[in-house]
Amino acid sequence: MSNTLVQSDAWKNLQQHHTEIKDRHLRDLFAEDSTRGKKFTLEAAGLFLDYSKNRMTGETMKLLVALARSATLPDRIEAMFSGQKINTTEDRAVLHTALRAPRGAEVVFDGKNVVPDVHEVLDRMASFVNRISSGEWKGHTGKKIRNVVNIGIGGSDLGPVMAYEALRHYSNRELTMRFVSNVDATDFAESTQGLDPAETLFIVASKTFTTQETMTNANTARAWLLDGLEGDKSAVAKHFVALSTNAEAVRAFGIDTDNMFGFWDWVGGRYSMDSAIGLSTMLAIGPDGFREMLAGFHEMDTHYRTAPLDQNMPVIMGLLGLWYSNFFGAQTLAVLPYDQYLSRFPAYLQQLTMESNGKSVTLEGKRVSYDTGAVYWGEPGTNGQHSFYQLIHQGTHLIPCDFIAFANSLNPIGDHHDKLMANVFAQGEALAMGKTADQVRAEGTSESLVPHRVFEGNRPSNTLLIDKLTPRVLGSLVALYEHCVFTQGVIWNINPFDQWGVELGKQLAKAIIPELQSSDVKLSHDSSTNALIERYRTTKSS
Ligand SMILES: O=P(O)(O)OC[C@H]1O[C@H](O)[C@H](O)[C@@H](O)[C@@H]1O
Repeated sequence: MSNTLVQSDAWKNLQQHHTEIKDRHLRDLFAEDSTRGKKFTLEAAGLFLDYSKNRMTGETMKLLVALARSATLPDRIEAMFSGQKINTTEDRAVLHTALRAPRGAEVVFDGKNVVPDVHEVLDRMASFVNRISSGEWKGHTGKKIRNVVNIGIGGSDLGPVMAYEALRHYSNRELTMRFVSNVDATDFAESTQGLDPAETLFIVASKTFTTQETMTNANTARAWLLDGLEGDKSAVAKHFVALSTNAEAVRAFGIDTDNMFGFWDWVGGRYSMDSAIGLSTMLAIGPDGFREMLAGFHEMDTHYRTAPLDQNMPVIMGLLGLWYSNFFGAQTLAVLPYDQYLSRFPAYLQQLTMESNGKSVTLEGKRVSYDTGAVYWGEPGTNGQHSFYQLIHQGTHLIPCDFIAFANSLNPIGDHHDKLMANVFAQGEALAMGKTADQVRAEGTSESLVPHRVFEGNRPSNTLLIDKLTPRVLGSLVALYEHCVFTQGVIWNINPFDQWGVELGKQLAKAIIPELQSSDVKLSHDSSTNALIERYRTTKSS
């Protein structure tokens, strides 16, 4: 068991401080300091953060920053940016920040500047995108490509889908974009419904090019294409491209490596939407839009690397998240974007945060004696308000919230946006301030209903208030959360860059497939699993 963190002075100071602050109400903290709403704010890389509605004071922030310092966060940040092999369990560097380094920058890994390679791939992607959108690249029968289907899962799906949805306003509406991820054939069947194979391009996105779901869907796509094009195998070259680090497997699948866009093992799957994995994003918003997005990422990277810890947005948000997880016992964090375009942002963040910080051993392999990554979840506002906000306002769990809102709508129609924004401001206020029994009584509520209508308040939130959703802002926003995750991972002394926890299920599924396909195979699982498999065998129709 590793107790190093909880035995540190910085941690003990926070524990002591927590006993002093835990019963203080945000109502009082705001009443005591009229400048609070301006004091605890920060601007970086096009984002404005108001973190004043958190259960903390200036002293809390000092102690949290001291904790970050005692975990040598600045050194760890530098180790990441400079390409040290900080992903120790996989013996890899972690250089997603190099993917958005400007042309001409230098990021040396293994004695080689990787930035020219990054830009070489970006340039090839741009030229491919231009050929598709101009119609120069034609399908096998000479038709223009009008449909793009991205086949990938996890990091090879969630980032591309999220970015496509987020940047739809800027996208080429002549291209129909679909995304297939699930091994459930329904996903493939519904996503290709109504598409003409002669006008369809499949992007097979897989870092490893071995993932069961993606390879199954890619094979089905190939069969679907050939079926629609009279079985002519030479059609594959015009209708399939691959995004991968594994050239050999791409070739073995039958995709010419000329039609492959590569990246490197120093890019984790959940950190790859700005690599070649972003080809669908680039097809949608064009090469200039994609470069703008990369510039936003880079601006946040620079902020994270250079700003003092107490003025550093990802550090502040990471520390506040940790404050609730480790000192208030909060188990989840809700991400609530007040923008329909960000509808998939919470799902994207789930992989980023939970696959990264869902660990229970330290870098040295010892069981941690404290909680690590929180459960991230959320839905776009205002939909969530009519669903689960009840629990956030009046339930027994403390759920810190991140509100994400934009001052300008990309679809300014009537007074929709003022109404949307009124709601996000109202929610933050209601959560923090609540409504006392006296206030409820003053409204003439009968005494028996008073307890039901009281809002305790003192429920914390951050508000990111941003000018307008653009490709650049999306880049900054994603980088903000990436670095927030890293900040927490460093303090918890875990490895945010491996994902061994997904392996066991994969391994067992592989062994079960033949057991489902032949009743002759003897079952040797636990009695529940055996019985379920037997029932499946007898119930399935073929
Ligand atoms: O891109 P791929 O190699 O196909 O991997 C897709 C996904 O599957 C794995 O199981 C990992 O848990 C994810 O981190 C990864 O993003």
